[in-house]
Amino acid sequence: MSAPLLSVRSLKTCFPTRAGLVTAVDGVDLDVYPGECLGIVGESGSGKSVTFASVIGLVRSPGYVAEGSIRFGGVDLRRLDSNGWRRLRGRDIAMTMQDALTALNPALTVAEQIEEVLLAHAEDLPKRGRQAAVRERAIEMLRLVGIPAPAKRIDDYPHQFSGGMRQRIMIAIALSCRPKLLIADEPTTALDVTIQAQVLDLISDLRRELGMSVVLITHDLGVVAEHTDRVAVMYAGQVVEAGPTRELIDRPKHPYTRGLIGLIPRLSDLDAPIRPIEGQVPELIGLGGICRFYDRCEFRASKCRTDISMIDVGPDHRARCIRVEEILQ
Ligand SMILES: Nc1ncnc2c1ncn2[C@@H]1O[C@H](COP(=O)(O)OP(=O)(O)OP(=O)(O)O)[C@@H](O)[C@H]1O
Repeated sequence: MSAPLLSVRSLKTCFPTRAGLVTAVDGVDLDVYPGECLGIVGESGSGKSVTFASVIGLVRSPGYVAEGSIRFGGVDLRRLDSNGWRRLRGRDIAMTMQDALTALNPALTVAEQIEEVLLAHAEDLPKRGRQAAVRERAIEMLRLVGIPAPAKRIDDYPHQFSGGMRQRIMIAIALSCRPKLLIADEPTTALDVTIQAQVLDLISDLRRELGMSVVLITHDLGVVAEHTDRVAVMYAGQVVEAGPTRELIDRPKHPYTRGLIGLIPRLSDLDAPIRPIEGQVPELIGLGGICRFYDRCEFRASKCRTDISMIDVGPDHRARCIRVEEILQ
């Protein structure tokens, strides 16, 4: 395998709160390779968004990255100053947010929003005729993401588009500088099922066309199964299982992943009841000394009352469970 484009090691991100120090991300290791799609899956509150806010230097204050290394194309992102971030964000790494309506600026037209990104990284465009070239490229981006009549619609405001179209516009903005890595945070949660499939197919097509890497953050393992090459399952601020998507779905090792897979509706058996995993993600304060899934795990045993590390469970496949061998028998 080639060298990873993004490499995260031992990442720890905290938020001081009145109730105590919340460790939202605790010892996360991740690699994203050139051209691949990595899925990040887990319930709400498992730390998916905070992990990638940490990667792109956008953890909301008073939150902070406490430990770990984040390397992108050989650059140590934790050492970047604000100029470095400005150059990197948008041009090399772009992120789309969960809710397109709040992420887009309601007071600016779509043209103004795409052009703003293009102009911020316009070194490769000639000074003469730059404005026209930027507009041309903005229209081309809207066409690429499937907005009908882009030359006409580009001067409309976000609220004049449907939810699915707004997601496409956000993707167009994110991709307008041809980033090497697109981080798509729940790109389809607010959309109905048909539009969901269209937006996900669009991201997959553009990944192939532009040769970029994609991180697809979702709570839906069905989406992961269909659109990713590898997957990391997160639980309570940690990665609990990671591996090639097919292998992980066919042979899930961690009890949490097995529970999540039980939540994918089987196409052949749509009437079968979905059995949710009982219990809730623990509060992320003062955890340690016990497996984080302990309270919800049907396989818990006294030896699980300790900090658990990731162990090798198959080819390129790791899980954070010391009972794997016994459970699978
Ligand atoms: N500003 C904050 N202050 C305190 N705690 C926070 C803050 N932001 C996030 N957290 C903590 O981090 C945890 C993880 O949040 P995160 O948004 O990364 O989860 P997620 O897996 O992306 O969930 P979702 O699918 O709902 O977006 C939250 O449950 C919360 O405990």
